[in-house]
Amino acid sequence: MAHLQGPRIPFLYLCLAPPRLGRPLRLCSRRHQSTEPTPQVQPPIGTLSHASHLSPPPTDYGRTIFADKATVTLSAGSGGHGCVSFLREKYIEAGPANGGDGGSGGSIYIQAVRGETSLHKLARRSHLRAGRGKNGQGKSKGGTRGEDVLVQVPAGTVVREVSRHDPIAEEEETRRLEEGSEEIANSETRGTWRRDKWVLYPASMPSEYATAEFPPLPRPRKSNLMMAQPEPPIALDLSEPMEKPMLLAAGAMGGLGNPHFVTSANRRPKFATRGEAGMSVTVELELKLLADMGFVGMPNAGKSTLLRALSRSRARVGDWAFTTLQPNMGTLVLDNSRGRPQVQVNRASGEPRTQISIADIPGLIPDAHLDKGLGLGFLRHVERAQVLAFVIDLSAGDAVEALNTLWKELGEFETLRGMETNMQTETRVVEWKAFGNSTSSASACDGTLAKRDENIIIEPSGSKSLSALPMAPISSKPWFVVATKADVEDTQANFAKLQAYLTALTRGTVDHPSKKKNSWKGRLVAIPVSAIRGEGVERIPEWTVGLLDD
Ligand SMILES: Nc1nc2c(ncn2[C@@H]2O[C@H](COP(=O)(O)OP(=O)(O)OP(=O)(O)O)[C@@H](O)[C@H]2O)c(=O)[nH]1
Ligand SMILES: [Mg+2]
Repeated sequence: MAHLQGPRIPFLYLCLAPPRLGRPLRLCSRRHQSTEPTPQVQPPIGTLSHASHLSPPPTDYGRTIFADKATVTLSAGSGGHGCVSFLREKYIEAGPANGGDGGSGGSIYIQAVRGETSLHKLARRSHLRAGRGKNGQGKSKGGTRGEDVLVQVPAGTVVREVSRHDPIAEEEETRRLEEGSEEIANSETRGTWRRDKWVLYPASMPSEYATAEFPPLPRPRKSNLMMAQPEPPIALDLSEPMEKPMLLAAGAMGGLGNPHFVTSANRRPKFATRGEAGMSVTVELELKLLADMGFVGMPNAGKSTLLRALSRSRARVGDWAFTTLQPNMGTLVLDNSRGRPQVQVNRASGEPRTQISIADIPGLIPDAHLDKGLGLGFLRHVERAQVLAFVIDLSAGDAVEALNTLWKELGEFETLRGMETNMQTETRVVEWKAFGNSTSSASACDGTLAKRDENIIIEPSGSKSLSALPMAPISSKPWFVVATKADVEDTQANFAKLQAYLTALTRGTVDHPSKKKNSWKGRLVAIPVSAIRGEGVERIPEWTVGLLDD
């Protein structure tokens, strides 16, 4: 915001602007207020010192990669195998077993942090794997643990489970189903060896295993960490930054070394168990909160220029429609810890607010709710901003009409969203009737099978699409208008009309443009700015913060 500190030019519409914005918060006095009369001459746009930042050539921009949704499979690490080893020392011909246990696999943690604004880092990785535990070694050396994975997401992310594969839960379920049948249980666990469960001594001959007696296969081991896992199916709303990471999937336990199988009959067991396989869970991450403030406006209204004026964003600016094709995120720093903050406010949690995140959303055109222009995708982003700033170009025709067109689209989109949510609730479950009365032996561990012998509710886990997230209706969000391009000549009458309209709306003498009953009822203002000159924009932070903390 360096450009705001130079000699300030009194703003154009002083006669029209209300004396105070009735602001609900204290604005800190500026440190270096000059007592010198400020020069009244406005330099032409091209010669302003910050012109390069606010009026850049279309080729000068930084590309922001943005994603508000990601589906990732998170795989906890498998355990390392137990070791088959015996003590070897001088004069000890056949030493006792001393194979170490395998190390447990790495776990997957999640943490919501402030500062991240997008899920693009996760969106381009479909699979995240924690490290596998190392195998045990001789001399009773246990294997080391696998490496953990920490997934950092922006505060305001919703995590929902799509499907899961938990080998331990599946095995326990199989055992439970087979408990009644002694015969099967015996044949499974005693007298034979399951190649996938045991590690064998490399120096022994295959013929030895044909005759060897194996102990019952130990039950799958669960790590203590598993107790801290969220109950399936995972559904988390990480709306606040978290101090500590939260466990999503615990790593599996390592296998047992051969000393665990020493008995009076078999003093030198030549087998150990393999590590458990790690679980994997597929989750969908979605940003519920995109930004504190979102810019809503027609194409070419000057939204990206306004974002540049308020933050250090390098959003692309061009004199044509749809310059912006993906939301640009910017951060307006209220307190850079180098002096008095620009606006002194505390969040509801008591923590001081040091910044506001801003989303410059691509332009909306009439019938955007029917997916015209860049349509529905961007209306979705509007839903995710806490406060809406309608950016209206004063030089592009009637401002009141433009505001009404934008609100009409938002209103129609809200109606459509309501209908969509109802339809999704109806079609979420498919009923399937089992043939005859035959007892199915299929396992019920993947959550797809609800009841046996009756109507079975099937949710195909692979193709399950999650319902849309419930969002606050757009019309209930606090909003205000930023009337931009006020430097253009003969725009004062347009601004005066807009302001009169907003006053009438606040008083309730005209209908709300969204035509919704539950629309936000607060004081409506229009802030005239010239984003390209960086003038008038300093009133936006205080007003936004007032609305955010209301
Ligand atoms: N005179 C004047 N021109 C402006 C102002 N703000 C933006 N412009 C110009 O308006 C044009 C469009 O600006 P953008 O910031 O790209 O507009 P946008 O709303 O982001 O456009 P889309 O991304 O296409 O939706 C550019 O040529 C800007 O230089 C302003 O305050 N005054
Ligand atoms: Mg733009």
